[in-house]
Amino acid sequence: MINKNFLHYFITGTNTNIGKTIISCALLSEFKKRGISCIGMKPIASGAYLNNKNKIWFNEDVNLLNKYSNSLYEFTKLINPYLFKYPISPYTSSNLENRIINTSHIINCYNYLSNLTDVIILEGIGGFSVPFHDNENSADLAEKLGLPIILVIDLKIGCINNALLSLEAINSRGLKLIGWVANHTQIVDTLFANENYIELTKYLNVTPLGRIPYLYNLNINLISHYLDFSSLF
Ligand SMILES: Nc1ncnc2c1ncn2[C@@H]1O[C@H](COP(=O)(O)OP(=O)(O)OP(=O)(O)O)[C@@H](O)[C@H]1O
Ligand SMILES: C[C@H](N)[C@H](N)CCCCCC(=O)O
Ligand SMILES: [Mg+2]
Repeated sequence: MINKNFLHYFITGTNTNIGKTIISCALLSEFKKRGISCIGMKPIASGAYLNNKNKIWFNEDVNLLNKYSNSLYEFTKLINPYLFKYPISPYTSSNLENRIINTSHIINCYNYLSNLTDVIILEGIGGFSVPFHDNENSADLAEKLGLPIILVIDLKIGCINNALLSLEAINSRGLKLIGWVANHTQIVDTLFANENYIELTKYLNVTPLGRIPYLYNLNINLISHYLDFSSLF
């Protein structure tokens, strides 16, 4: 396991599509504001779109992370070593392209980037444990990286089970959950969301970094307003 004592974090979530990228961007913009060099890394992204102007395939998460980093676009191949066309599981998307996700390659990219910046915010794919192929999954990658984990939770019904199973998996890998964020990705209010938040705070037993309401006009500055990252610095 790589031992990193500095400001590198692995952002995971209780599921896909629950706010990992926007929260990673808010974290990056906080570091940037403080004059600390930072890079957002998305080692595996599924869902690629062709830019009609430059004819380059891109992924929205990678572009957003780049936008809020001090990252240099020439490092995109290191920031995002694996980009797959279809917005589906990495197992199937890599199979469809006859490619194999190699976590050693990801670690090499991460190590290279570590020499260029103080901060790396590394966004996982989907939830904590997503297969890459028969021998490895995203939890294996997290374990190899050995970074402190931030868990994003969409505060909807069912999230308590998802969060506690994620915590169990994180702990079983010898990793440390150092913070979590409660998000609301749906317009409709979850019944007793406050109670869920309190229950999660109790059972996760780790600092909540904030609670983001559903935002009609979502922007990263606004998200930062609901987050307090001071425990991370
Ligand atoms: N609090 C919020 N209010 C409104 N929309 C939100 C909120 N949080 C997230 N979203 C929207 O939900 C979608 C998913 O967010 P995001 O892309 O950050 O999720 P993710 O966990 O990174 O997804 P993936 O697993 O695909 O990487 C985005 O369109 C985002 O703008
Ligand atoms: C397409 C999506 N937004 C992500 N890029 C991939 C999520 C993979 C989830 C796999 C799963 O747990 O079912
Ligand atoms: Mg994302």
